[in-house]
Amino acid sequence: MTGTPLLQIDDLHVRFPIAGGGLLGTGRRLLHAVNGLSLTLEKGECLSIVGESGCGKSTTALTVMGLQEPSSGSVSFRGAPFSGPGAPGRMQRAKAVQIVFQDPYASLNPRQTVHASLAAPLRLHGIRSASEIADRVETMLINVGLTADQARRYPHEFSGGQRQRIGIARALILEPEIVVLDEPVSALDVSIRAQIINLLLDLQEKYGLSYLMISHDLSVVEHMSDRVAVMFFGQIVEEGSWQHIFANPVHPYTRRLIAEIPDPDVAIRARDPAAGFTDVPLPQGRSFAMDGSNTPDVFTAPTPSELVEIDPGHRVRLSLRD
Ligand SMILES: Nc1ncnc2c1ncn2[C@@H]1O[C@H](COP(=O)(O)OP(=O)(O)OP(=O)(O)O)[C@@H](O)[C@H]1O
Repeated sequence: MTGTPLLQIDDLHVRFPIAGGGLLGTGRRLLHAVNGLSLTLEKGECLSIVGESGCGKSTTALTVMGLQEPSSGSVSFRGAPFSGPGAPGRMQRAKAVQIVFQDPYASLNPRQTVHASLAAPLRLHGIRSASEIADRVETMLINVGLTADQARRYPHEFSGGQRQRIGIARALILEPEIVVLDEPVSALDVSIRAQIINLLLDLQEKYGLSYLMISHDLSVVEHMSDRVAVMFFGQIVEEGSWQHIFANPVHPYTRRLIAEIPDPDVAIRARDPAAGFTDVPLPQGRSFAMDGSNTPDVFTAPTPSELVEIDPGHRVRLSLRD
């Protein structure tokens, strides 16, 4: 890919101070939630970050949203850094990037009608005309498969799938270029997940959206993504087109994730002995040490290693722990 990417994450580090580790609990330790992550997102594509709970996906998403300050590294939109001198303000950023949360009920104000939820960001961005606001809210509701008269209702009057449609409408009302999808269907009944996935795909095409999806559900990722980045303890260990990742996973951790997908076709490919599948133990909880010592109170940086391009666009971190 040539030219400036729409979104560029460059050598991002996010560290959190955690409770003391000394005998009296007084020592200061840092948890490296994101540890040197670099990624690009191009116009119109869906890039999924996959990995298990605690690997740093949400922290990455929050940093992209500007809700978490990086310890170092940068996030740039069309080549302009999102933080530092001359960075776009919160309002400009909101036009560039929006987020759809996992749990639509938790992310909607139960005391606000759908109209009020969708109108608030428009007003914040200077749209004063009540008729323009009503038109835009109505159009957006119809675009997400709801009806105009549902604008008067409250979140509790909707099903889970409908609430997620409202969450999507709210994310799109300012016409952002990038939408972060934070586990967009995992809180929904299995029976309606496909509807929401199809809606997201339709909207992506209609508005030329770029999606940065974070998910641990590889079957959803396989349906939606152009590219996939596999995250393990704050780092990308493998990155490539979905075909690369699903048909030819190379890093043992990627193979392990894919082998666990319930879809037998995908799992069989990853488990094919001819492909040299190695059984890598999964980390035990969040206190797993990245230096391999696996003592609960050690949080050290992994052994330096590099992402090596093994095929065009297919990069693999050759060694994380040895
Ligand atoms: N504000 C915080 N303070 C301290 N530690 C944090 C904070 N936010 C996240 N962490 C820790 O950083 C690590 C990465 O968390 P993060 O939520 O980004 O992972 P995740 O892959 O999104 O997991 P999940 O899918 O469970 O949300 C975890 O060990 C988590 O406990």
